[in-house]
Amino acid sequence: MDMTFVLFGATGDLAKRKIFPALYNLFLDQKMPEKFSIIGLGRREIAHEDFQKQVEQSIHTFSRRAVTDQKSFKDFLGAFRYSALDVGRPEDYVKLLELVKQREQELNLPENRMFYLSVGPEFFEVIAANIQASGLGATKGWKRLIIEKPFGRDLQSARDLNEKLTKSFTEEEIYRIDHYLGKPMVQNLEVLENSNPVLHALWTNRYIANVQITASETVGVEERAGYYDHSGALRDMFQNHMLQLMMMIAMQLPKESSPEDVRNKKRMVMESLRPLQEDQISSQIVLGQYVAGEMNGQPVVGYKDEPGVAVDSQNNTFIAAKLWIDNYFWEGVPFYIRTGKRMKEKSTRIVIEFKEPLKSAKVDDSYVPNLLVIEIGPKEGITLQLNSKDRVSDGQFEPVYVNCYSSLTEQPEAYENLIYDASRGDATFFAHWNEVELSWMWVEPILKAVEQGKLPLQPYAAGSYGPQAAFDLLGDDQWWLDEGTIRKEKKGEAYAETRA
Ligand SMILES: NC(=O)C1=CN([C@@H]2O[C@H](COP(=O)(O)OP(=O)(O)OC[C@H]3O[C@@H](n4cnc5c(N)ncnc54)[C@H](OP(=O)(O)O)[C@@H]3O)[C@@H](O)[C@H]2O)C=CC1
Ligand SMILES: O=C1O[C@H](COP(=O)(O)O)[C@@H](O)[C@H](O)[C@H]1O
Repeated sequence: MDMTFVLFGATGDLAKRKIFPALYNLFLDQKMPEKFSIIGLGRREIAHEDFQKQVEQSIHTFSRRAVTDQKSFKDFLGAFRYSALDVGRPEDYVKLLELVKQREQELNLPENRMFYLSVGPEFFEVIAANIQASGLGATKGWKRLIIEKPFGRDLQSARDLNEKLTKSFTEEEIYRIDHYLGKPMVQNLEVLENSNPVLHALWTNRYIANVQITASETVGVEERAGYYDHSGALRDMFQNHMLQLMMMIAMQLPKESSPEDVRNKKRMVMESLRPLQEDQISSQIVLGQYVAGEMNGQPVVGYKDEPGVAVDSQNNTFIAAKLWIDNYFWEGVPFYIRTGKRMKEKSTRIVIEFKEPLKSAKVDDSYVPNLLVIEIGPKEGITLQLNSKDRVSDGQFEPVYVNCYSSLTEQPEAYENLIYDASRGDATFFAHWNEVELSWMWVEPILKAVEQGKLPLQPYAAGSYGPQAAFDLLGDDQWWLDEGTIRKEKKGEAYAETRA
C-alpha cells in the first residue's frame, strides 16, 4: 500500500548497513508500494542530494545485490528526502510534518505513515510522544511504529516504556523488531513442522529427547562496549532473540494459522515456561565471560581488555540455560539454550534430538541418536542425522546425513522480510507486548541473582565453545555438533564435512 516511510536515525549504522539495502532489495523485488516517499532524519543539516548520495553509497557497499539498472536505481534514490531533527525539539517535528505533507501531495500519496525508530532506546518515548503532539500521527490513513531493540532493560523499565508508547500508538500499530524473527529459516519453521507429516508425527515429547538452541558468535564486543558492557549476553541476545527462537520452535500451530494464532501460541509457550526458583537457579543458568584465547591461530584479548570495557567488568558475554515447558506437548523435554561472543564458530542453529525407543538396536558406542539440525545462519540448511551400517567396520553404526542448503544470495535478508511485513500490516514476525513482558518476567530472577552475586561468571577462552559449566549443565545429555566436545568426535567431523 502506498506510504511514507519516516526513518529516525537515518545517518546511523543500522540504516546504512541494513535498512537502506533492505529497502532497495524490496524495490528490486517489486515489494515496495507502487508509490512511496522516504524521509530520513538526523541532527545534522544535510541537503537532499547529499543524503541520496549517502544512501547510494550504502547500497553499493552493503546490498546483497549489485546495482545493474541505473535508471531504476535513480528512480529509487529520487524517493529519498532528508530533514534535520533533534528528537527533543517539537519545532523539528512541525517542519517534518510539512515535508511529509508536501511529498504526499506531490506523489498523490494516501496518508499512510510508517515511523521507523532506528535510534537509541532512550529516544523511543520522546519520539512517539512528539509524533502524536505534532499532528504527524493524525493521519487519514494508517500509522505504524517500528521500533528497534532493546525494549527495556528489565521488567519494570519495559512496562514503563510500553505504557508510554501506547499513549501514542495502539498495540496493533507497534511493530517491535526482533531481527531473528525476520530470518528466512525462522519464518520457515512453521511450514517445516506443519507441512511435513514425517516431522509433524514426531513433534511431541513422546519422540523428542531434547531441544538445543545455539547462537554462537566469533565477534567480541566490537565498538559497542558502551552499550554491551551494561547489557551482556543476557539482555542483548537471551531475553529477546533466544527466547523468541524457543517460542517459535515450541509453539503448536494449527495449519494455515493467522498472525493472532501465532502470537497466542507463543504467549502460551511463555506462560507454560517453568519459572526459575531462586534456590535452583545455579543448576539451570550458567553465565560466562571470555578471557584471552586464540581465534584462527591469532591471539585474542579477553573481554576485560577490550577497548571501552571496565577492567573489572562483571558483565556476562555468555549464557547457557536449561528450561522446561510445562505443557502437554513438552512435559519432560529439556530445552537447552546458549549464546556467547568470541566463541569458536559463528552458528545459529536449532538441534532436535530424538529419543531412542529401540534401545535393543544399540549394539555399541557407534550408535548416534537421530538429530534434526535446523541451521538458521550464517548458512541456512536442514540436516537429518540417521544411522546406517558401516560395512568396512564390520557392522558398526555409521551416521549418515540427509541435508539441503539454500543459496544465501537468493534469500531475502531479515530486514527485508520485516519491513515488507510491516508495510503490509502483518505483525506475525514481530514481538507482541505479551511476549516481551513474559520474557522479562522469566529473566527477572536471573537479573536478581546476578545482582546478589549468586551467579558467578565462568571464564572461557576466546575461541572455545564456552565454559565447562555449560557442558556440565546438560548432565547425561550433550551439546551436539561442537567439535572436540562430543562423545563421538567423529560425528562432528562428519557433520562438518557435509556442511563444507
Ligand atoms: N547497528 C546495529 O547493527 C544494530 C542496531 N540496533 C538498534 O538500532 C538502533 C540504532 O542503532 P545504530 O544505527 O547502530 O546507532 P548509531 O549510533 O549508529 O546511530 C544513531 C542514530 O541516531 C541519531 N540520533 C542520535 N541522537 C539523536 C537526537 N538527539 N536526535 C535525533 N537523532 C539522533 C543519529 O543521528 P545524528 O548523529 O546524525 O544526529 C544516528 O542517525 C539502536 O536502538 C540499536 O540498539 C539493533 C540491532 C543491530
Ligand atoms: O541483536 C544482535 O544480534 C547480533 C547477532 O545477530 P546475527 O544476525 O549476526 O546472528 C549480535 O552480534 C548483537 O550483539 C546483538 O545486538
